[in-house]
Amino acid sequence: MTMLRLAVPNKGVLTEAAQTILKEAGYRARKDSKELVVVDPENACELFFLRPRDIAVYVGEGTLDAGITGLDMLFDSGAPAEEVMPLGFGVSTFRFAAKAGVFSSVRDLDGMRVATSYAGLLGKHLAEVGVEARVIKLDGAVETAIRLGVADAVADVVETGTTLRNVGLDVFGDPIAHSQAVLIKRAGAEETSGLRQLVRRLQGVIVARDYVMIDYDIRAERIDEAIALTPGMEGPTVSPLHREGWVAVRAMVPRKGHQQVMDQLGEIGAKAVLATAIFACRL
Ligand SMILES: Nc1ncnc2c1ncn2[C@@H]1O[C@H](COP(=O)(O)OP(=O)(O)OP(=O)(O)O)[C@@H](O)[C@H]1O
Ligand SMILES: O=P(O)(O)OC[C@H]1O[C@H](OP(=O)(O)OP(=O)(O)O)[C@H](O)[C@@H]1O
Ligand SMILES: [Mg+2]
Repeated sequence: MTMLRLAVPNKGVLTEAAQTILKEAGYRARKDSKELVVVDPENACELFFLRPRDIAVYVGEGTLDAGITGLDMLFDSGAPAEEVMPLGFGVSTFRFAAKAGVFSSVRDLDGMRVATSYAGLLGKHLAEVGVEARVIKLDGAVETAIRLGVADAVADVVETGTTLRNVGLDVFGDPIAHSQAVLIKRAGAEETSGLRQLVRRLQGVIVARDYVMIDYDIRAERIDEAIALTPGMEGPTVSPLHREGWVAVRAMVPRKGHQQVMDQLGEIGAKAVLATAIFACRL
């Protein structure tokens, strides 16, 4: 198998979650935050630790096969790279904000100055909606640009909204984009066997995170009601119990709401109801 060359964020909010998901998928982790390249011969993979903003550029140039970055950064870069799969972390929206009550929609921004560290993404959006505003490109902490008189509005990543609240700004208008961490590859490039293996393993980790395994014992005559509550994937495993008239059932259940399912199983007479975490899974 040829080496898979993979770009991983070395700084910022995606770093830890990217490291964790790769580790759970069986790839080698870096020993300290100063390590820039990790060779993982068992998995025929080389991990390159780069700034999330640069990752789409490397992947778009074809010097690296794949990478983990934010969807907003992929669009912002304009690099010829595309999403392979979403990864479920780094979830955020990209929004306009200003002092409360000053603007109510993007249309109000004609002739105004808008500060952002995502000039590509903002520029494309303004062009799409036909609004002529001046884009002030900053490296970060753009929320402060209004107070310092550099901009009338900002366009930035919003997750909890705490950063905006702290500087007394409010979001306005529709979200410009929704983002999360994604695995990317060069646009149109064929998926190598190494990349397909990575995708299968990451999907396995994501499913494992979203489900729990439920086991319980139940009287055989209530099995139809039980199966309706825990249908599993292909169907639950039903095995005989060493007790006349009883069966043991095992099924994957979505983690969200599994406590309610356990309550309902109790109501139809299930005993010894167990929920256990799943580490990895191939559907
Ligand atoms: N508070 C947040 N919650 C969720 N996702 C976020 C948050 N801040 C940024 N992101 C997402 O994480 C990705 C990387 O952003 P990050 O802020 O880590 O990079 P950066 O701004 O270049 O680095 P730094 O902030 O270290 O200068 C982006 O795609 C962005 O959407
Ligand atoms: O809505 P919140 O939960 O407050 O999160 C959003 C903030 O998080 C990011 O900041 P980061 O720490 O990456 O700093 P930066 O602006 O310098 O990139 C982003 O740029 C926002 O400022
Ligand atoms: Mg940031």
